[in-house]
Amino acid sequence: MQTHDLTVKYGTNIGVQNVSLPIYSNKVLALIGPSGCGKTTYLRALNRMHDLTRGATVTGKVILDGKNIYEPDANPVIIRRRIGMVFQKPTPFPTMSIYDNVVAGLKLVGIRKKSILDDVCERALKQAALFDEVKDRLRSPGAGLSGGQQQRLSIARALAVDPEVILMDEPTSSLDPQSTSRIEDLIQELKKHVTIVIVTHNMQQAARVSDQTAFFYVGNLVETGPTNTLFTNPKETRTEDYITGRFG
Ligand SMILES: Nc1ncnc2c1ncn2[C@@H]1O[C@H](COP(=O)(O)OP(=O)(O)OP(=O)(O)O)[C@@H](O)[C@H]1O
Repeated sequence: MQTHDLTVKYGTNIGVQNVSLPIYSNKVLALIGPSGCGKTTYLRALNRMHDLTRGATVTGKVILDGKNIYEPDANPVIIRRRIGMVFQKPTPFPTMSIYDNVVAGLKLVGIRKKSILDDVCERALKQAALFDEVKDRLRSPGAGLSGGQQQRLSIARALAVDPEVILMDEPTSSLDPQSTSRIEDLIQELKKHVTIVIVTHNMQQAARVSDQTAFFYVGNLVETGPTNTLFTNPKETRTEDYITGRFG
């Protein structure tokens, strides 16, 4: 995946501008930077979530497998299956069972065969490292799980439709340290199968989980590179000032 000159505006206000960034397959890319710098705005542009934001306009390209996802003939529903999203707060449908939460995306596209849904549910829950904890209560409501389990359920739901990329917007910000650590371990496991882009406020987390890091500042991509290099030998003064805690 790759973005070229990606600009997102809210009315006349710029969210991010002219961001050209490679997103390598089966790697984790962390987006870091101070509050309001455009991390979430950039992330949401990667699967056309701004289509749903009033007043937002996107220009530039997001190339997935050689095709721009903003081409007029591209189908946003299919794009969001290929590029899934996990939000800051766990988002299970509260009255739905754990099972129905996982297979919701499949049912939406008309898959009803029980044997298929059963298989996908088990596979996705296993991939999200949740299966053993919930296998005896798949018919109980998703809302009955702990916060950390709910976030893994949200990840299982994203995985059920077999995406190529998963976008994660501060996926551990509402979780305790132990649940955070489980999600971080899970990210390492998941990148064998999917590409991950994660927004995080936590620089230690970026250093722990990501292969590549991109540093944003007031709507601009300042610097990107291998995480180790960016944290130990940044090219730009603003990057160095941010990662050493001088601002932000
Ligand atoms: N729906 C919206 N309408 C108008 N302006 C918005 C909207 N969403 C974001 N913005 C503006 O776009 C800019 C970038 O915001 P964004 O949320 O992407 O930053 P961020 O780096 O993710 O911040 P944070 O770390 O606080 O979540 C900010 O100036 C913000 O006020």
